[in-house]
Amino acid sequence: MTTEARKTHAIDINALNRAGKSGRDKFDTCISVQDLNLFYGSKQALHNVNMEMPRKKVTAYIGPSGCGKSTLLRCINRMNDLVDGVTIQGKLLLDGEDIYDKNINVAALRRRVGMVFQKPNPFPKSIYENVAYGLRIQGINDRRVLDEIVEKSLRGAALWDEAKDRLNDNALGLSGGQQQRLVIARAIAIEPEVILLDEPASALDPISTLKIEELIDELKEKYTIVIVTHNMQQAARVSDYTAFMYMGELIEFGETSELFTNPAKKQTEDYITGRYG
Ligand SMILES: Nc1ncnc2c1ncn2[C@@H]1O[C@H](COP(=O)(O)OP(=O)(O)OP(=O)(O)O)[C@@H](O)[C@H]1O
Repeated sequence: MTTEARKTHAIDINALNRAGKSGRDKFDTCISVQDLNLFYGSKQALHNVNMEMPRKKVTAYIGPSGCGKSTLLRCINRMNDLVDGVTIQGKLLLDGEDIYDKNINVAALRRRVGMVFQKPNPFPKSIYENVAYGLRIQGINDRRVLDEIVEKSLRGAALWDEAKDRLNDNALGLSGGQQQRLVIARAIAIEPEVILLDEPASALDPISTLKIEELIDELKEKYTIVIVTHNMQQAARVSDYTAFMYMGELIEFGETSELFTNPAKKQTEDYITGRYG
């Protein structure tokens, strides 16, 4: 690197860090993980995780395969409850309320915390009925109300223009990228607070991936977003905060700009520079 290039590089990093530091002052916690341990049977998959995730920002989980990213994500809407033999210790607060408290209504929690999986999973129903599904479950059947929310949700998921003339067609006829945006429309139709995205673009082509990334950027205006991704460039592009995990432990959490340019831990640096993982 020339002296001039080194100077420019240094300035960029300093600017990023300054931007990062001022951002942290405004941190409004939505999700707080406190001393969280998770066991699948006798095998411990999460070790004493502590982390605060900000409201209406994107937090990305990165780390090598099997480090516990999806497990931690699934704790946020208690999806792990569905796995036999799971034991969870510690607390996970959503807006200050412990979602593992015995008085929590899990169905209501999952309405507040929507989830989108790696493989698009639309129901074998029409595009319209996929989006209306959660509303019908809540007993909303008024056609005008449904029409309005279906349109708003499809617009919110950047799918309206492609879907508006085929609302009654089977959703399985959509492309993979369109199906993934449909599933996001289905999630936002019930107005959650948080959207969990588990590798939402890993099964998609580059153009569909770009659309999902642009959509994530728009969604964070309204929702708190947590995304698991294998793709570090994607984490750097879409997230405001990044958590690096390794072997079930949270190694480092910080503003994405800072974590990628100036990691505090050697393990993080080794991972983001491709030395392992
Ligand atoms: N249902 C399950 N039963 C038993 N062990 C599980 C289960 N799900 C995950 N594990 C184990 O827990 C650990 C963490 O898995 P997890 O899927 O959370 O990792 P990950 O970081 O999301 O991995 P990947 O990037 O490969 O999806 C792994 O050792 C995995 O084998």
